[in-house]
Amino acid sequence: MTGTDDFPPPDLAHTVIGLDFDGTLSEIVPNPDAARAADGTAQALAVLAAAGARIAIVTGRDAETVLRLSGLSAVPGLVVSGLHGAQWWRDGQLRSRDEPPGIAQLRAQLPPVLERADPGVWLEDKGLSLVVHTRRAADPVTELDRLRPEVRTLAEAAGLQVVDGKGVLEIRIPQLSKADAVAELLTPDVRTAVFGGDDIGDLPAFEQLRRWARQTGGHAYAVAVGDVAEVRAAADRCFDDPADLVRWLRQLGQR
Ligand SMILES: O=P(O)(O)OC[C@H]1O[C@H](O[C@H]2O[C@H](CO)[C@@H](O)[C@H](O)[C@H]2O)[C@H](O)[C@@H](O)[C@@H]1O
Repeated sequence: MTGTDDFPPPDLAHTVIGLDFDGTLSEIVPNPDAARAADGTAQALAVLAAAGARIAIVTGRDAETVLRLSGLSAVPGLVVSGLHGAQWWRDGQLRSRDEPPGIAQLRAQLPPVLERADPGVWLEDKGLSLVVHTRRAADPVTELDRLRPEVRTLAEAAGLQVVDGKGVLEIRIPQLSKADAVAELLTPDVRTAVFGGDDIGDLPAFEQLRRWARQTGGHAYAVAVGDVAEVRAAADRCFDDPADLVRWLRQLGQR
C-alpha cells in the first residue's frame, strides 16, 4: 500500500463505491473463468452497504458472469455495470444495449485471423463485445502487438473500437466507457465517490470522478490496484493487490 491515509471517514449514507473486477477485486489469472474476488470481499462490501454506502461493480465483463464469479450478489443494494457501461444489473434485473451490427461481422471474420496466431490465443465472446486474449500465448506481448493492426482494421471497418487491456484486445461499442457508468452512479445526493481500478480502461472512470468533484464540490477518491504506471499516477491511493484493497475496504467499514 502506498500513499497516506488522507481519506477522511466519509458519511457512508452519501457515498458511492465503484469497483472494477479483474485485477482490482480479483487477481489476474490465465483463465478468466477461474477469477474470484479476494477473500473477504463480500463481507467487507456488505458491512459498507449496511452502513449506507452504495456499492457498484463497474466492469468490462458481462454483468451475469461477474455476479457468478465474484459471489457478490448478496451485497445489499449491489449494482453491476457490465461491458463498460453497456449493461446494468439492479434488483435482480438486467438492462442491456442491443448488440451492435458489427459484432456479427467480426464474429465471422476473426476466427481465420486467430487460426494463424499462437495456439494459446483465443476469442472471448461477450455478446456485445469480443475479446482477443493472448495471455496464454508463448510470448503474450509480441502476439498482442502482432495481432493489433489487423484486429483494429477489421473492427473499425465494422464500426467498432479496439481498446488494449491486460493481455487482451477488447473490441467494443465506440464512445462508451466506464465514465458513462460512473456518471449514472453519481446522483445528486452523493457527496463522496470512490473508484478502484487497475488498468487503463479504468482511467475514464477516474476522470469522470474528478469532473464531478469540480462541478459539485463533492469528494472524489481514486484508488489504483497493481502496477500499471498510468493508473497509479492518476490515483489518490495505490494498493499492491486485491487483498490489500479489501483490507482497506474493511477498515473503511470499521471507522
Ligand atoms: O473491467 P474488468 O473487470 O477489469 O474486466 C476487464 C477484462 O477482464 C478479463 O480479462 C482480464 O482478466 C482475465 C482473468 O484474470 C485475464 O485472463 C485477462 O488476461 C485480463 O485481460 C475478461 O476476460 C475481459 O472480458 C474483461 O474485459
